[in-house]
Parts: sequence; structure tokens; C-alpha cells
Amino acid sequence: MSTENTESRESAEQGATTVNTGLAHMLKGGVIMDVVTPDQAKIAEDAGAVAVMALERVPADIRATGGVARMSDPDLINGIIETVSIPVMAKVRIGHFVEAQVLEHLKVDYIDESEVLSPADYVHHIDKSTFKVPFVCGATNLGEALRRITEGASMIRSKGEAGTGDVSEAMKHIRTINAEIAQLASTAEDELYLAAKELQAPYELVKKVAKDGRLPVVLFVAGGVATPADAAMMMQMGADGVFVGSGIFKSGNPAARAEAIVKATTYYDDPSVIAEVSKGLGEAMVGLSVADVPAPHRLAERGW
Ligand SMILES: O=C(CO)[C@H](O)[C@H](O)COP(=O)(O)O
Repeated sequence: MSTENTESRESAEQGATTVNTGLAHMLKGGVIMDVVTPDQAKIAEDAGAVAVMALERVPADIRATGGVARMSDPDLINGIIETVSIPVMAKVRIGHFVEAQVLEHLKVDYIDESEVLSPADYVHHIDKSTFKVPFVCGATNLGEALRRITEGASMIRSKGEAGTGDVSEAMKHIRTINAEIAQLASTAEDELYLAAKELQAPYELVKKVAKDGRLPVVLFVAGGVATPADAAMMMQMGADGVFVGSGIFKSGNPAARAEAIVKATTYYDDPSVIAEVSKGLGEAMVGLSVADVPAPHRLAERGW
């Protein structure tokens, strides 16, 4: 390849990186909602969601019915794309690069390489740098987040324990990521080589996080967020936004709860707003305490 071609490819790649992370920045401060039908997508859009995540079953139903959970039917994804004007994300199994090729072909706005679906590869994640469409990936700690970013993820979401309605794992993961970043920021420069080795992440990326005191991409929180107060708490913990799935569409009044969670995410530091929007929402999802979920059934354990 000529020098000129190499340069233009590099510049195109840099451009793609900017665009890829740019969409995630536009979603900041918002709620991304799991939806399984075009009607649900419309409810989410009307409630003020900044994007929807198309999938076949919300995590609570994946957990309840078991079996192998895969990428959704393209007809469902197309139906949702045609119904709403906000960005549409969709999930692929960890390591399933052909499902990702299909979603890119369908022109989804974002791909979630998600532990909520059954992994297709227990060793490798997708090489996301080979795609034009941006990816979001889950992480339970800083090392995991940095490995996903190295593979090309443009956005990270902490995993929580999806489908439980129990926010405690989401809290654990955002606290862990925050604490590990704070520790890096106070690490002497000549000790960052060891930190990189321990985090199993590239030195240059570790150095950047230490210098900036934050991830180089947007960080949302997911998994177990079920009430307006849950969402506001994640925002007060420093999240750039929240994903909510089962908490809305497994509740008694999805439209009202969706709107309330959006408002609480926006006014996350105003208890008077959170109190107001929490009134009269009807039944919250029944939920499942994470302490009662045995380790082999924990979705957050998937991914490495
Ligand atoms: O995997 C996801 C993020 O991509 C889900 O949207 C999220 O984890 C939903 O979890 P829950 O159903 O507990 O809200």
C-alpha cells in the first residue's frame, strides 16, 4: 500500500473512531430501553428514551425461560427501526462476529456484544475494530472495560445482574470501576507498567486513564435498574446514563415507569423530582435477589 493510501486509511480510521464515540456522547444523560416489539419501542420513544435496544426477550424472561438466547429475528429489528426515529441498538452473542455482520448489514445504530445472550465463544470477544458500526460492551471492572475498548468498543456499560430488578450488582460494578480508576490516577507513572500488566490491558490506554481520571469512552450502567431512584443513584455514582430492560416492561405500568425513569435520570440530584415521579407507578417488577442467584446462573460472569 502506498504512503498516501496508508495515511488516508489512518485518517479514515481516526474519523471513524470520532464518529463512533460521538454517537455515545450524544446519548449521555439518557436512558436506553430494552424493547421486544415495535409497540414497546414506541412507548420507549414517547417516554423520552434516547435509544432502544431490540431483543427477543427482556433479560428477566431470558432468565425465566432458559435455553440459548441469540440475536433477534431481523424482521423484528427492521420493524423497530421503521417505528422509531431514535437510535436502535441490538444485541449479539459474545464472540459471534457473524451476528454482528448481520446487524451491521441491517444498519442498526449500535451493536451490544452482550452477556445477556448465550456466549458463542468462551475465549474470544469480537474484534470490533473491523466494523464501521459502533459497539457497546459490558464490564464488571476496569480491566474488563479496557480490554473491550482495546478490541474496539466505543461505549462501556457496567453489567449489573440483568433481569433481577436488584440494583446491588450494578452498584458493585460502578463502584469497582470508579475505585480502580481513582487508584490508577494516584499511581506513580513508573508503576503504571505493573498496573497495565495486572489489568491485562495495554500500557498506553492505562496511562491515558490514569492521566484523565476516566475511561476514554462513555460509561453507562446496566442490569437490575428498576425504579426512578435506582436510575438516579447510578447517575449520582457518576454514570453517563442508564440501560433499563426488565424493570420497565415487566412492571405494572411500563409507559408511566419509563417516563418516570427518564425524568429521574435527568434530575438525578433533585430528590423532590424523584419523589414526585415515583408516586403511583403501580407494581414494580417482582424481581429476584442477586444473593439467591447461584454463580453459574449469573449473567455478569460471562465475558472475561
Ligand atoms: O444487557 C443490557 C444492556 O445491554 C440490558 O439492557 C440490561 O442489562 C437490562 O437489564 P435489566 O433487564 O436488568 O434492566
